[in-house]
Amino acid sequence: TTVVVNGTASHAIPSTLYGQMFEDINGGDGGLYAELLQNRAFQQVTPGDATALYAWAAVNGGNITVIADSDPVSSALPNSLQLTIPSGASGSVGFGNEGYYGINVNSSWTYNASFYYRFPEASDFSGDATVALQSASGEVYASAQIPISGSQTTWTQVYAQLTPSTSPSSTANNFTVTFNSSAAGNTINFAMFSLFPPTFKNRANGMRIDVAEARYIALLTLQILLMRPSFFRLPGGNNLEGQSAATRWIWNNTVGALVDRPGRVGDWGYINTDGLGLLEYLYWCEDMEMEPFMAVWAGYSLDGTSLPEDELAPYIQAAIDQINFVIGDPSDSSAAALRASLGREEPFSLTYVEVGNEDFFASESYIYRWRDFAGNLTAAFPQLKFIATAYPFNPILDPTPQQYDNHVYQTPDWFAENSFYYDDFERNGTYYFQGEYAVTSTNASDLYGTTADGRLMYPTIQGSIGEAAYMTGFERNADIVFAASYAPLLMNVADGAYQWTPNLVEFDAANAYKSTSFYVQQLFSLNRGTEYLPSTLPDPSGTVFWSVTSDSSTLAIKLVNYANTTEDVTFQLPFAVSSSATVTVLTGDPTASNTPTNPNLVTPTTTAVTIAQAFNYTAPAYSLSVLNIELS
Ligand SMILES: [NH3+][C@H]1C[C@H](O)[C@@H](O)[C@@H]1CO
Repeated sequence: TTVVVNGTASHAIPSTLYGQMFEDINGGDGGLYAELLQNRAFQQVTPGDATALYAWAAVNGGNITVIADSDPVSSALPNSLQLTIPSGASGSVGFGNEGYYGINVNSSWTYNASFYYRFPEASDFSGDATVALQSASGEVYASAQIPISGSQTTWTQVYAQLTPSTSPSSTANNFTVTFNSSAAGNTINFAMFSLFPPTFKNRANGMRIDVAEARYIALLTLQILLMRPSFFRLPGGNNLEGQSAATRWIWNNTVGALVDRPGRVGDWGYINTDGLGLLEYLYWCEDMEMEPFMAVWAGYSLDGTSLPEDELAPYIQAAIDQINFVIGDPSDSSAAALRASLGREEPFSLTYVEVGNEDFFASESYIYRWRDFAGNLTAAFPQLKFIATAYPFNPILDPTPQQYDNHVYQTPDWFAENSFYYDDFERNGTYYFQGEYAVTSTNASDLYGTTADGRLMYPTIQGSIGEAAYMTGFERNADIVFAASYAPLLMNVADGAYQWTPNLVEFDAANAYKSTSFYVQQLFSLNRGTEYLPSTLPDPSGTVFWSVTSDSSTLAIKLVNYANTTEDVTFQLPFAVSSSATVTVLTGDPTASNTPTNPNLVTPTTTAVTIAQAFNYTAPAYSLSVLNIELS
């Protein structure tokens, strides 16, 4: 294969080309969101139902139940945990929380614990609650005393800090609240527990982060940061839509004090705390230097219901308020004034707003839903760009969408065979966001089936190299492809903790794991360049694909070999180059995956390579090679 590279750029590489899609699937609560206690506020559960206490358990005979409190801690949180310490109790009696499939106890972290309590009946009790981090077998790693008074019959919030004495390797740990025998016979109501480790940039109610010391596994945020994503799509994906209009994602239920957030039954089979809410997302984007690609609910829910046109007005207003919460002026928008009241006077940056999600499932109603949402939102915010989520030009929409969000989940071969997917798109002023894409299965007739039927549990080299082939098409067509993101982003690998595979970054309570597809995303994102240099076109039905981009000082050649044999490529560059270059290669057995038990089975390797204006390079089988060439 000979690749002649043209010295004149054909188009810019948009700064937004590579980013991340996020929704609470497999890993918002208990993952990116740093809260360590699962079911911390008994949101959306049925009092008295055995499942209402999920993730909680009695300690030494504490008698616990979830009640509909006669005097709830807030209107958003009607349920409380009621503890009765049996008379005659001895030892430490109370309850504990198992976390999200474990709690990482780390001796270099200070944990912030808090809860609300009240005595439903005044009592003369005065003593301490002991909060602790302890192993499943009762080894106490950290504990603190919180004074509790039986005269406290109204809700009060109490706090404690926990600094573990050691860092056990096991995450099978619990957060416990116990009382000694002096509390025997008392009944106490509790609400809105919270236990936070240090967070990214120390944001209150923030994101999970590893600690600076190298000795700790980089956790989710650093994994995500290592890709330097330029945008973050939120809050979904399916999780925006609700199984019904009533259970859709409602922006204003996700902002304000945690005690005022009701949570919701998410679209992935579990309750969302909504502690990771719109303001947390916006701070996260700002801290990570990402643009939010924010979605607004557009009248369609996953039970297949589209609201009739004459019922859309309140939801269009809600979308206007949601956008004003992000960019509005506090002096003329109550939603923006709410933002200011929460400590953020100045607006956030926002350019793209997506209207719904995968509305190709409801194309007919999208004709009027898009017309009314995009029509009104464009009038209210002419500076914003609105993304349509039906198939491009099918149906015809008015106003004409300037952006569409395409999604594709397919086999490795499909991705390798479709790298020219965007080459034939009309250049008619329409721009495309490949908002979701991933190899999900090796079985073209069962893309979303079981692993026994071809579904991938984790990305594989074959799948990731197929994705890389497809991604060379994003760069060749970056004059109309402005953004692309693999989906989904995160997966808690604990049994029962995930709803979708494969995912880009896997994690458990103490570690994060980079998949082979993460490395492909990272290599493209970190070497995206600022302009595209045309070159000999690959054979669309071949197995070798490439993309050449440059920025002011370097040339980046991404070379993908999807074949199971090496490929010799001759490059003819348009200008003299210094002889020193590096090549970073990701390659391995096509079925190889990085897994929690073998997290670094396949990692990129970078080596020096001697080149000249014309040079040969042999691409390994199933490989992505990124050559970085200094322009002399
Ligand atoms: N079915 C996918 C499409 C939807 O938008 C996402 O929520 C799902 C997982 O990425």
